[in-house]
Amino acid sequence: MSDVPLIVVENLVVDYGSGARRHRAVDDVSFEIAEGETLGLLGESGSGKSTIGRAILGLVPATSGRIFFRGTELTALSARGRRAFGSHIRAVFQDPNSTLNPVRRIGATLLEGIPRSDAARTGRMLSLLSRMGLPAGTEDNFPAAFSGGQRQRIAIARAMMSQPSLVVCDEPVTALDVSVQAQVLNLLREVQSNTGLGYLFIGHDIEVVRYMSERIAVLEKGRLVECGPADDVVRNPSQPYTQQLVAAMLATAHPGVGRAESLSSLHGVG
Ligand SMILES: Nc1ncnc2c1ncn2[C@@H]1O[C@H](COP(=O)(O)OP(=O)(O)OP(=O)(O)O)[C@@H](O)[C@H]1O
Repeated sequence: MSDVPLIVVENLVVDYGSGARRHRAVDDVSFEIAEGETLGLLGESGSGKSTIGRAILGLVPATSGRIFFRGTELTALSARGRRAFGSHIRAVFQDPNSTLNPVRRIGATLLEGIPRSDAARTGRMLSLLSRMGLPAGTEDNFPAAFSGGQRQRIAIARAMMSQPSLVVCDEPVTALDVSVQAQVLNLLREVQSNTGLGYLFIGHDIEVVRYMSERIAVLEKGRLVECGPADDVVRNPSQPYTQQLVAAMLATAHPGVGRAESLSSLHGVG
């Protein structure tokens, strides 16, 4: 395996607005993600997690700092040059409806942007839908025919269609019933073990982020205050802010017995 990291984020700063209305959402953040690794991003609401994900996806510009994908500086590319990397870096967002067009059949949505010259695309689509546990014929239906959990699995299949190397998962199970959260998380893990892709896994639920991540980075008001192996960050946080955050998150981490039980039974989290 190459020594070049999959993603390097170097001194990233992202401001929204300008002049007196300027607001610094991400302040001098640096981290790396290795090939096949999952880095979890934890932090309170408004700490800048989604903005980091959006900067990696090229959806918001970096005010300063650099982002590299396998050694290529994405932040130095034109919009056109950047688009060429779009198939390598994909996203799964909290709300699958943001990526599924309600008046488009699932099959057409999944094939969108995949070149016709890719002879395997239809086979890949059918195999992904089946791997996501969706019924035969899903591709001929519209999003309204499916439950929230099924729609999120379709959104994951869509993200995987271009065989990306990195997927930014921004709160991918937050909107789902606790009973289907573990199923969706396990599908994400299964795809990773089959393909070797890396994840930036954004979340505010500490159990979910720990379940998914090898390392966890903690953000406080746009600044990265701690980054280390997931169990160390959760069990022995070295920074006072992380200690407080983890204690507060653990105190509210069991919203539903079903989800907590299913996560721990699947992975031995305890
Ligand atoms: N489009 C925008 N314009 C202006 N400010 C924004 C915009 N998007 C986010 N912000 C602000 O930037 C800061 C970081 O927001 P961001 O959504 O990245 O945080 P987050 O940690 O992902 O929060 P949450 O967990 O609530 O999604 C917040 O103060 C937010 O209000």
